[in-house]
Amino acid sequence: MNKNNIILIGMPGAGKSTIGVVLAKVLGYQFVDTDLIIQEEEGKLLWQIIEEKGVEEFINIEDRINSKVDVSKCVIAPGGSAIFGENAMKHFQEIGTVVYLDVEYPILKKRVGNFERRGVILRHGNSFRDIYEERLPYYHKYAHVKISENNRNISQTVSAIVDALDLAPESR
Ligand SMILES: Nc1ncnc2c1ncn2[C@@H]1O[C@H](COP(=O)(O)OP(=O)(O)OP(=O)(O)O)[C@@H](O)[C@H]1O
Ligand SMILES: O=C(O)C1=C[C@@H](O)[C@@H](O)[C@H](O)C1
Ligand SMILES: [Mg+2]
Repeated sequence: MNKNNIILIGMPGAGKSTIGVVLAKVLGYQFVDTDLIIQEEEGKLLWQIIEEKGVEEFINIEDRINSKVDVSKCVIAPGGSAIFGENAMKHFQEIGTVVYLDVEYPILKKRVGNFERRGVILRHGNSFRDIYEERLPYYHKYAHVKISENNRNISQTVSAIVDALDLAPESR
């Protein structure tokens, strides 16, 4: 089993996709955004799948697709809701280092804007604040490494991940 992947987890808007592709380029890795695999396999956009099938079925689909990701030397950016998939998170922990991108709530809220149209899964009419609080314990539970993004721009966050994982060119 390959353990050389990097899996970024965190809230919607934390920057998993944005940071992920830059990190992959810096490391010479491949990059996979599993939201795009879900859309391709289902033949629909994320928000359409959520609207048509509902939150619980979306979580099942996401869990199934994430559990099948079979790559090496790859930065993987799953959706923010991936942490609700127990099989997928176990798989991610087995194939690499799981990195939590920690961003404080006010910054996230500003970045995400209208989260209803972003396709964020909402249970029981929850607010964005509710989902932040609900998810935090999961991000902490599954992360091997936690990186605070506060006061860091994209390239500083990428450098912080490279340093934390000891992935600088001379140590590879
Ligand atoms: N320091 C920063 N690091 C990362 N992203 C930033 C930063 N500052 C601003 N942004 C912006 O925040 C947004 C992050 O969105 P992105 O789609 O990468 O999040 P995500 O974690 O992949 O969300 P999702 O769970 O919905 O897939 C982008 O618009 C990005 O340009
Ligand atoms: O955090 C979420 O609830 C989601 C984030 C997106 O990346 C998608 O995975 C999906 O739209 C759900
Ligand atoms: Mg993303």
